[in-house]
Amino acid sequence: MLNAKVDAKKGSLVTELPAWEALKEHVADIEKTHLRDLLHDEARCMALIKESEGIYCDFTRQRVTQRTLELLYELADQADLRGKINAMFNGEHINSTEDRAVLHIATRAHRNQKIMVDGRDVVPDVWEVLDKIKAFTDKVRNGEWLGVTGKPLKSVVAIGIGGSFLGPLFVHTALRTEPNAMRESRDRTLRFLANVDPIDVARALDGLDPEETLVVVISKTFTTAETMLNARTVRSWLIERLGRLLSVLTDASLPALPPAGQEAVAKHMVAVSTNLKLVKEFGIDPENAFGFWDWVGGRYSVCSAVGILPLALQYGFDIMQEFLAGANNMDEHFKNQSYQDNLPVLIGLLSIWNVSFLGFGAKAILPYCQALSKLAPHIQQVDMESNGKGVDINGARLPFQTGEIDFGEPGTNGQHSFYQLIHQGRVIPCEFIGIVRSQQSVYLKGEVVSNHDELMCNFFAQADALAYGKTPEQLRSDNVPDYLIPHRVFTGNRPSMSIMLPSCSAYTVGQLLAMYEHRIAVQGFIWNINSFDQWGVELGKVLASKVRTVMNSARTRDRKVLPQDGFNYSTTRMINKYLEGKTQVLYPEGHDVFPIDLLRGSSH
Ligand SMILES: O=P(O)(O)OC[C@H]1O[C@H](O)[C@H](O)[C@@H](O)[C@@H]1O
Repeated sequence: MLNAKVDAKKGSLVTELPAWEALKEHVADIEKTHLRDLLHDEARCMALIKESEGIYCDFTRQRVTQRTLELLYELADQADLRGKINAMFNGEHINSTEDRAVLHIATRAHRNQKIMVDGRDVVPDVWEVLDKIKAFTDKVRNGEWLGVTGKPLKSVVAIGIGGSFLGPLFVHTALRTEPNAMRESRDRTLRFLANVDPIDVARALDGLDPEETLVVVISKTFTTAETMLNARTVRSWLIERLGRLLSVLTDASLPALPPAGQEAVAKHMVAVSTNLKLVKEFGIDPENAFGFWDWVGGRYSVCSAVGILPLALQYGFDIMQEFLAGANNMDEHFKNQSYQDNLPVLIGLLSIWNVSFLGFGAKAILPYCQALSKLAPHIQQVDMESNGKGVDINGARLPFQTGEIDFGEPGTNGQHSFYQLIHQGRVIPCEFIGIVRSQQSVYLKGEVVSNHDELMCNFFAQADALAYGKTPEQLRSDNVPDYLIPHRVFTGNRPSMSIMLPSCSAYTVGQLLAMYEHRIAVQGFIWNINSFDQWGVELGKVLASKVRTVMNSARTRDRKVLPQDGFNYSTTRMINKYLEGKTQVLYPEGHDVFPIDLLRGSSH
């Protein structure tokens, strides 16, 4: 049963479990150690190197001993981690505040798996959508599906934000330099439009030929303000540029489009959503809509049509199937392996240790692979939206902080930026991710070390620099002058983990994604929070909507925002300052929303 062990003492917090107490006491033992010494304990090191599913994980530079791990396993047992993992895989409504199952694992299930939600096997539903994606993307890619003027659709603009953007962008960035994916995407373009900022609209559309452009509107709810406004703007661009100018439509509940517009939309716009009713109201033919389900959280939706549709348009369905197979492999690993060999469980428990016991509230995600440059922004959403909570699953306010502050950049770029702080300032556990065989290998004639070797030399070096540091004695023996010694000391003892993947392929990217998703779930299960809701994003949205109403009313009446409009002094003044300073730029008819073309003198 869900939360059995913690619920057995309903109202009790994870901090009251005996293992939590034991871990707290154990901190003093660890504080007496230095990684410099721990790294010379062979038995300890062997116990902390894990290789599974082709992924090599070295946890030796975590500030732990075998005893720490034993205590963390005890904590996992007492917090009923296994029971909670099973509840997730069994389709129980573990997202209790929204009364939903949490089953992103079903979106990458094999055809022959069976996954039940509320008495229904959902795998056939998943595959119905995947088959539809394959049929549609094949048609677009082989030119069977043409635009309204008879041209093949070679460019795709994916409109979506948050989970409907960051995961697909991460995978796209990971694949665009992968040789197989490159072969499959020759002559094709995939762009993303997330921000409601008109600059992002201009960038996304810049240089695209609407006759060859397919727009995919991605929104789980189909109500997200930014996405819906962007979708209307781009729809207007399509209709206008395809010679069927309609006035810019600003209302989601549209009147029926005139036939010419409908034709353009029918051929050039498709949607991904759980809300097929609103998709239809927007004017997109339900035939051209790809569904998913409320048991797929937005930030966990990259393996649903949210990611697979745009990415299969770009790279073909077969490559996306490899990606799904990689994620499925990690799901099975997570479900079946014992704690001792379970990568997401180990990584999640080590994070609990770092955050809740050693007090390190942030972590850096540092892939030594440019193709993984969008991993950190994606994980930022998955982790911080999932685990940044203030109460436990029963609603009790937590006496400790959950979640982690995630940030990161690919190495070596980060080394020339924020690593100073990591080496001599705050202690921030680092996650180094390296690749054995690079997607691209460049050997310069006469050079023994390739670009990729050079990159990986840094990957190996940084972890030891953090762990060992440099002592005053070492500096003295290097003849460093006394006055510089304090500045050049590295205290070391800074934890990191090193993860090596054999390659950066669709399959391993799927594994990596699922490994991070599950480690986040592990942390939430231990802290006993609901990692699958996101009430914290609501308040800002509601207030923005109030500002929108007041601003519209002030504009239409040509007046200032007044104190009686209900904002405080500061906000009232700021909005008025904005309204006063804003010059309303009017563009010639037919160019009212796309100034970038005017700047370029485009004749479209
Ligand atoms: O996919 P949508 O319904 O448009 O939602 C897009 C995003 O909106 C919200 O702000 C949520 O916090 C995110 O979790 C979600 O991914």
